[in-house]
Amino acid sequence: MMWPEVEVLISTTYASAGYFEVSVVFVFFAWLFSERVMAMMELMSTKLYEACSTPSYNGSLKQSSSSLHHQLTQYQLRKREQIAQAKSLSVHSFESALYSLKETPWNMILEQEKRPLMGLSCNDCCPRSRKNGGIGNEHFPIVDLLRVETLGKIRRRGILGSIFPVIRHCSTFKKYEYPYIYDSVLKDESVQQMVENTASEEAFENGITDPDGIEKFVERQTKRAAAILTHMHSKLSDLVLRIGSWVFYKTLPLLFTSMSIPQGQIEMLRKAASTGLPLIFLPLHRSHVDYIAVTFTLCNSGIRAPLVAAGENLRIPIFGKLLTGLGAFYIKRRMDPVAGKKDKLYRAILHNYMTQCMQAGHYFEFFIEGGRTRTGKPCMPKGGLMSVFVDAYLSGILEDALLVPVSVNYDKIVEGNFVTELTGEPKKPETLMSALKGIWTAITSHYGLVRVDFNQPFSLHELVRSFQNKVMNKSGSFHIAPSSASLYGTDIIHEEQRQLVDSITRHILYDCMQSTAVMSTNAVAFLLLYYFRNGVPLSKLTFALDRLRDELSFSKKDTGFSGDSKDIIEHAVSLLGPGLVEVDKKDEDVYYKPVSMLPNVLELNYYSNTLVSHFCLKGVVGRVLLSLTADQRDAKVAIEKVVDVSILLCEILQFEFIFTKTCQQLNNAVFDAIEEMTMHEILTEVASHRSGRLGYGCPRNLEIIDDEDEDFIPPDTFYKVNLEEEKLLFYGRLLEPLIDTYCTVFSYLLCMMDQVMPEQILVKELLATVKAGLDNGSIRYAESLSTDTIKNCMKLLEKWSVLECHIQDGTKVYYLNPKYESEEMLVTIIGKVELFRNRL
Ligand SMILES: CCCCCCCCCCCCCCCC(=O)SCCNC(=O)CCNC(=O)[C@H](O)C(C)(C)COP(=O)(O)OP(=O)(O)OC[C@H]1O[C@@H](n2cnc3c(N)ncnc32)[C@H](O)[C@@H]1OP(=O)(O)O
Repeated sequence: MMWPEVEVLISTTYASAGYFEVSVVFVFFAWLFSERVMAMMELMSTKLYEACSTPSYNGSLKQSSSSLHHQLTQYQLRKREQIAQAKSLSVHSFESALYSLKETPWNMILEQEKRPLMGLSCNDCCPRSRKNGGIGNEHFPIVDLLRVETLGKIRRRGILGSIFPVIRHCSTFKKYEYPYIYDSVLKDESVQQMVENTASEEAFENGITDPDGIEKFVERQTKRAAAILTHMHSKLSDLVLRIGSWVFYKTLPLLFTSMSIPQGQIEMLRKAASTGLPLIFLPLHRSHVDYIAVTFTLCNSGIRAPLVAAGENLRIPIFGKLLTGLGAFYIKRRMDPVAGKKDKLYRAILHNYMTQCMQAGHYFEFFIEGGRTRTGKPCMPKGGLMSVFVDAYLSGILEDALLVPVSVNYDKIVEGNFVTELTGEPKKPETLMSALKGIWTAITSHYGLVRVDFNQPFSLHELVRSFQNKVMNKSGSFHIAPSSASLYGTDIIHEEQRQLVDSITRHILYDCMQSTAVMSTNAVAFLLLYYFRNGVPLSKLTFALDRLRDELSFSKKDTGFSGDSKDIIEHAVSLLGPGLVEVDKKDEDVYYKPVSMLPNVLELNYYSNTLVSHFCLKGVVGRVLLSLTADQRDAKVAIEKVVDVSILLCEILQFEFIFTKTCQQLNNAVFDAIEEMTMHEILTEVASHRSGRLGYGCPRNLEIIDDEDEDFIPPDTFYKVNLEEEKLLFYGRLLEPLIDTYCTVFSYLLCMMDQVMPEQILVKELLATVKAGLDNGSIRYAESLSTDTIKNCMKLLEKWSVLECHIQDGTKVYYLNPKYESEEMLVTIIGKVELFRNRL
């Protein structure tokens, strides 16, 4: 039973990798085995001893084997107890260090508390998907993917099945064929056509026009096409997936206490898979564990594993090959290496490869943010890969597909932190050594809980139709010429199609963000940074966490933890560590204080940003209320003005947050936030006046058109702002670090007059200016120092056409738009953001 599996394992691994690679993999497996083997040997000797010394021994192998698994577990428990003892005696052997990782005094996942089903499809855009893809119940238990038993499918057939339940489990995965796509892409007419076109262009550039001369270029481009596809294509294999799953069953528990998912989501996925439509998984990208969690969940749930778009930087020795077997297909992170020159052949091959894989029935997964978030806030989506699916749908190649927003959240990310990149250091490229070092650090550290959330799958067809109808209702027409030509091969993409793809990706990103479960570290970091920056006793923090949990549950945001808030805080603080949270014992109470200096605070801010994104719209309204009442005594505001100024601030922060789903109007969302503030008594209605506008114009949906009375001016509704309300100060504080950075970048424009600055130098200068602001106290929060925020602000200035840029000698250079080359113009622009800067 066992040996055929091992033989197949050896032969396939040898077939797909070199000897050195195989040796490394098997040494690794041997190490994983060692715990089981030791346990078995000890048990066998104990059994033998018992057998010899017990008169009732009847030699029944069946009986002894049935209790073998139970005793193995007992053995491991005993061993853990010994290790815990060793730990308390401060014995720091490697073994104890390794096992202590798995220890956790607070086993949250065992609570099996039922949770509401989150992440249902959008009621406005995809009501049919929401109805048809539903599964009836509204509450489901959480299951731990790392415990085979909880998946309820484990069959312990036979002795070896009992001893090796995980192997048994992995061998019973549902079997899928994963078609291998390669030759058909190179033979495809559109690719061949592109080879010829590129060859002709190249020949033309070299001044060659005779057919014989061109033939040489065709040959070269044909070779290049084959090389591109060889590097790109995936070798997804059912067997490698099973082996991979087994390896991850063994390794993930070394890193994480649990990897939980609401059971209802698995059922929704199974239902979606049974429709026969391709599933496209679109996760938020926080960590390298994301794609492992997605494929691992799918394999364990009997669902086809997807092809995953991986950046070419991951094609490193050994791991690169293993990843292709697990589903990776490699793409360039930048389509066009030479700025301004489209690599049409590459684009055509990528487009064609993906389309053929779709037609062959493959599922897909890709990270629309294009890379891992460095700040903890989702990054703005990229449209390239999504456009391939939209194109396939619009041109009739793909009848429909089901889009699945996914989010994986962690108590602690295995990458540690991204502070070096945030403070201006370039990203280090992945290498074999860095990967091995990373794995070693990971398996010898502890990262708490992981929570996986798959949203309800929804139909691409329904979403596209819904967006098209909305555009048609607005403008009276919607025209997208279905293109049979490759999107990546054509020069011009319809603006409508671009907008359609943007709307889809932004909606998905918003959905992912909404369904991201809040982890203990997110909640604690958030409370410490925004409520208790100067420190707080445990009792008070516990109370604040209770209130935050109530608020989250009221706004239908799930948490990745349950249980007593005091335990949750202790768990989170121990994971964040003394580098991020100082713990002090005073007067029989424990005090926690966030480490608010650089660079530590950037890491703490990373964890808190999950909640900053959740509260961003209230943060905007809070900030606006404080700004509008800054010089007032009576603290009275016209609600229409609050809405308009809030929309202005949302526009300024458009590269920081996605404030609403694409199908929702921003002013309606702002109104909702205002309404909630009235519930919290931050705002109290005082009067309605007929008055002139306050200079900001009336938001569209507030306009009351009265045909009878042309001079009708809708009344302004005035509210009193309760400036003493603690919650208002808290909301007002949320965006302060970002606004400070924006003010600094805006003010720096004055130094850019008559200057042309390479991007790198400009970012460096801006970082230094923020740092100087921190040193002289004009900037209060150290988390204002962030290359991400600086770059987002530059994007905004570029979008507003204040800054212009072009490529010069392969480098992006920035300069002021001549229209803004005057102090007067710049001061107006700076004033737009300074408006929000008043201190609390
Ligand atoms: C069993 C147990 C476990 C197993 C364990 C499994 C593990 C097995 C897998 C491992 C897997 C690792 C996975 C790692 C994770 C990453 O490596 S994440 C990084 C890689 N992935 C991505 O980046 C995906 C998202 N990115 C994109 O879609 C980007 O658009 C691309 C395709 C990378 C291109 O980016 P870019 O060069 O910056 O260009 P971009 O401006 O986006 O546009 C390029 C073209 O796309 C098109 N386009 C862009 N936007 C639009 C739009 N809105 N509308 C229409 N067309 C558009 C246009 O043609 C555009 O060209 P132009 O007309 O503008 O010249």
